[in-house]
Amino acid sequence: MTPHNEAEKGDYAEVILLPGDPLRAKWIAENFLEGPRQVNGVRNCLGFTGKWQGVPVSVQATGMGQPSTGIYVHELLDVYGAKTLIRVGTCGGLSTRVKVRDIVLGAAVSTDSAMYKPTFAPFTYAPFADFELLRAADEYATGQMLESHVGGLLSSDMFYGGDPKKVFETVAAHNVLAVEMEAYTIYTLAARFKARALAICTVSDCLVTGEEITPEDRQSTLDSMVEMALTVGTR
Ligand SMILES: O=P(O)(O)O[C@H]1O[C@H](CO)[C@@H](O)[C@H]1O
Ligand SMILES: O=c1cc[nH]c(=O)[nH]1
Repeated sequence: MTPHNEAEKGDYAEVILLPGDPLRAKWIAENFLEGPRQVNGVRNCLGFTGKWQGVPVSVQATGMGQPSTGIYVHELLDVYGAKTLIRVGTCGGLSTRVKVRDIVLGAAVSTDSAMYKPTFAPFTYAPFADFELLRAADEYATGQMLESHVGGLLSSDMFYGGDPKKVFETVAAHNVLAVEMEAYTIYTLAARFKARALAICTVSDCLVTGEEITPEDRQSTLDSMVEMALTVGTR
């Protein structure tokens, strides 16, 4: 047990999917896992463990943003023995070549957060995805004919922060394809604990064109992302 997690040691699988939204964690557990059981309900930041194609898999919500994510992910790695972490999130597209419903595989992550600045000072740390997971996800996307892009993500602390076209202009001009709020911390902590991590994010809205995903599309597109995460995480 931890201050934020009521699970006992052994309650989590080594492979853990990480959505921000607790209800997405529940939806994944109920719709994709065999025999899911809830292992965490503290603060309603839900966690579940079950099996996917016979392999134990957990799903744990992180909440929104890096401070919240840092708490759950640190404890999963330090206390519960997580070895493979796959974020299954939504993101905002920063490039016209990234359309809503597409998937972005975060090869590396930039941030505006100061959370890890003291840790790495005087350097700026550039966290990156586990290469085997990234390659497997890219191959899976090709095999399934999914619209998917490998590139940079931005983990921003700011959801509301002015005109996105202006705010994100410079990072977008440096191959950052999409903005979300958690991947930087997940990759950094995975590196610290010698675990594997990948962020798979579905583009829910395009910050350049203003296009947004429809509720009908949301379901089928999130399905593809979750199946990709389960396939690459368990092989
Ligand atoms: O869909 P999730 O995984 O929550 O991810 C995105 O959505 C939230 C913002 O609406 C942030 O957590 C952001 O990273
Ligand atoms: O625009 C968006 C969409 C999803 N998540 C974000 O952080 N920003």
